[in-house]
Amino acid sequence: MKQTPLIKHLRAFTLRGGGADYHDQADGHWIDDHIATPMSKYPSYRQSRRSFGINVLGTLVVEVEDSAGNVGFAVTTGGEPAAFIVERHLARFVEGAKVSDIERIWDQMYYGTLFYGRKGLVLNAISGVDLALWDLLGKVRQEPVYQMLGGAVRDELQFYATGARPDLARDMGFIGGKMPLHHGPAEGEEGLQKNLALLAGMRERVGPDFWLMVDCWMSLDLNYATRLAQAAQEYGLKWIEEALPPDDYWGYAALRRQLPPGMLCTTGEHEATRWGFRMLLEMGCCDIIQPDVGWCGGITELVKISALADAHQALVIPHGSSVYSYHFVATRHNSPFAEFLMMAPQADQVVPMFSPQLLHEPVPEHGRMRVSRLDRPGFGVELNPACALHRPYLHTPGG
Ligand SMILES: C[C@H](O)[C@H](O)CC(=O)C(=O)O
Ligand SMILES: [Mg+2]
Repeated sequence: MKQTPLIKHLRAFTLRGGGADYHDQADGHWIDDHIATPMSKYPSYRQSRRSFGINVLGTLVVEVEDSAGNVGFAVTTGGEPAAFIVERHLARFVEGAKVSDIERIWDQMYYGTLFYGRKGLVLNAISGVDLALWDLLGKVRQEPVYQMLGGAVRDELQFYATGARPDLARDMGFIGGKMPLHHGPAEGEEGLQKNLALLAGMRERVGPDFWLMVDCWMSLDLNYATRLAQAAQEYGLKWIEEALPPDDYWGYAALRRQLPPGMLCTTGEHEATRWGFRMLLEMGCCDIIQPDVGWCGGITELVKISALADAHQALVIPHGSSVYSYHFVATRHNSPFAEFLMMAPQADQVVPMFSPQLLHEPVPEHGRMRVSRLDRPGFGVELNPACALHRPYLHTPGG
């Protein structure tokens, strides 16, 4: 049997300007235009999410190199603090291991950081390393990640679009459109009526049959979310997303019970690991879970989360995350469609989700993508050499 190479180096870099940290955009982008957040109760943080620091981290780039000179990489959110965790802590579990030792490395990264980790930034860093390892293994074996996960269960992926213009998304061939909620509870009855008017106007523009969803980005309380959902039933809202803060499992369970018939409750993009998703699933918090593969623990963990969801009859529709999601979605019956985040500033054209950081990043055409577009080793993308990488922390290999 051919010998599996050993991992020689793990490196962590940071990058600014869009890409994996897709909130790190310039002025005038729809994604930063008065979107409701848990910080909207403070008037000075209401207009722009960048004002409270949504883009403070930037992108983390993780690179792994093996003894034969193969290099795998991945991008996620996490920037400089995640780079510190990767270089100064996680590297010890990776360097010297076999390229195929992904399960053991994951276990050591998770349990080795348990005293300060479990969720959030540490899981972003672990996810970045995990994705880079799958990319490296794919390059060593000359196989796409979706093949290493067991192969595709469908020939084509279909997408809904997230952005300010579901009406344009419909014209571009997407199966649905998810728009951001603009006004939170602190904007009172007037804000609620404005939210409903925006949904009514968009339903008018997209027609009766197109899926229309709203993303609340953790901004509501149970009472407001229930009132919004009940009033929005008239506009055929398919789902209400991330209505409450992620720790309010009890609120999600109550909200789901109070939703109008047929409307789905979705959440999970800020949840992590099989244990976090177990809470959502066992407490009956939602119909669809939306793990972000760059934040929930990587592909290794997403496969476990997905099996758990399957046993609870819940769909897994990963949050954003471009190719890292596509390779997973292709392989699972309980992931029948995928999200595409519209990163054009006016959400009026399809541009690669992690642009400008990746080369060869496939995008949907007419809301669809042949799985054969993923037929390149690993995740099938390369780092754009035009992006200026910064390596803030070095470690001694093996140290
Ligand atoms: C639009 C949302 O506020 C957020 O920026 C993206 C998101 O939550 C999603 O794509 O889902
Ligand atoms: Mg969301």
